[in-house]
Amino acid sequence: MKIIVSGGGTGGHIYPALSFINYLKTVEPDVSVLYIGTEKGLEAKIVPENGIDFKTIDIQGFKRSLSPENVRTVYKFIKSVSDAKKMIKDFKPDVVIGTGGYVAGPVIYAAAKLKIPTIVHEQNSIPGVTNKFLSRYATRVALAFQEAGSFFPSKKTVFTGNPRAQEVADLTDSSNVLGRYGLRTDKKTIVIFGGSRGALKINTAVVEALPELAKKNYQILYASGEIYYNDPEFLDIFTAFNLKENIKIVPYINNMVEVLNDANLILSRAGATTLAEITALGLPSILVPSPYVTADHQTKNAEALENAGAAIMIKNTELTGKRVVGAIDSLLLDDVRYRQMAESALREGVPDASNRLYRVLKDVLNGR
Ligand SMILES: CC(=O)N[C@H]1[C@@H](OP(=O)(O)OP(=O)(O)OC[C@H]2O[C@@H](n3ccc(=O)[nH]c3=O)[C@H](O)[C@@H]2O)O[C@H](CO)[C@@H](O)[C@@H]1O
Repeated sequence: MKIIVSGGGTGGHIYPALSFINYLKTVEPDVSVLYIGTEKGLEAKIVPENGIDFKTIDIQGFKRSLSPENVRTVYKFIKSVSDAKKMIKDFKPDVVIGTGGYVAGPVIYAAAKLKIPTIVHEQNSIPGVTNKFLSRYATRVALAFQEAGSFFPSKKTVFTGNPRAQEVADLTDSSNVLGRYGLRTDKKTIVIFGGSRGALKINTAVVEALPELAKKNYQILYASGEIYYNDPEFLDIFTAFNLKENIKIVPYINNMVEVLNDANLILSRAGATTLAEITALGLPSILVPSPYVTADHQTKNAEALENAGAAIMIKNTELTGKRVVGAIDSLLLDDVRYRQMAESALREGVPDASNRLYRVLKDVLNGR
């Protein structure tokens, strides 16, 4: 089997693609994969690191306001459709899968025009512009939230969940990952991060909370995001607190699948892929939705978990160091509440998402 995968910009679009590729390699050992991304997206780093063939096209997102940049974007779209067509004709895939982010636009569009079956995977409860546009051309639209179905042609949608959920749920050995970070295995661990790129508001609040957190009987693994780690506002503070026994601060957590398997609680943004991971594991969470995303979709993502009793949501504007410490304590010091939240989280998870997406792929290949 030969497949082309395209998706990117942020980790939330890339990791589901990688998880599905890893899964495919186990069920279709002779599969060959080409990944198409952009040079600027996080995929240019992550995909080659995972040993997957990687090619780029040059494309940018449309500005929502009337802007002369959009003329350039139209030109780039036309050029990148033509580049993607060449790559597709050379590689001859059986199917092309898009996991969102604007890079997937020209690739799926080009494949559809060449009459190659296509699947679009939508991670969010409110779809991004690219996937909405592509749903007219795609053979199937795979959903991670049922709610997203209303934005797409109903005959094309199928609920699969997010493949990253299955990857974290299927892990059997986390290889003492906390020990490798210099943390202990016999203490409760809170993992803190602000999505795949970090979040200034979370960093500011956590920095305010660090003096209190350093006194606690639990431990913290905290990823600030690559762009914030060396910021003069933070670096000295991070260096000083890294000397504390129960605190470890890094720019980015590369082995999140293992880390989540050994975590007790998460504090993070409410990106869809993160939520798929923590629900697959039944991990309670404190969610601070980013207000800077299309149609405020992270708030909808977080509300879905909060309403299910699976998470505590804190509004971005209300996040302070005190709230961080208070929310962590309220869960870790109350066993009954913690267990109930863990059970509720697990009920929301889709730990067989890759199996489901694979069935969709087979159907599409068989013309069903
Ligand atoms: C600002 C923005 O546009 N955010 C969107 C983006 O988020 P973004 O890429 O930040 O968010 P997600 O939460 O969906 O995914 C983050 C991924 O990065 C991983 N991770 C994170 C930090 C780290 O140190 N190491 C690491 O591996 C997480 O485990 C997860 O797999 O795509 C998501 C779609 O899927 C959307 O729901 C988000 O709204």
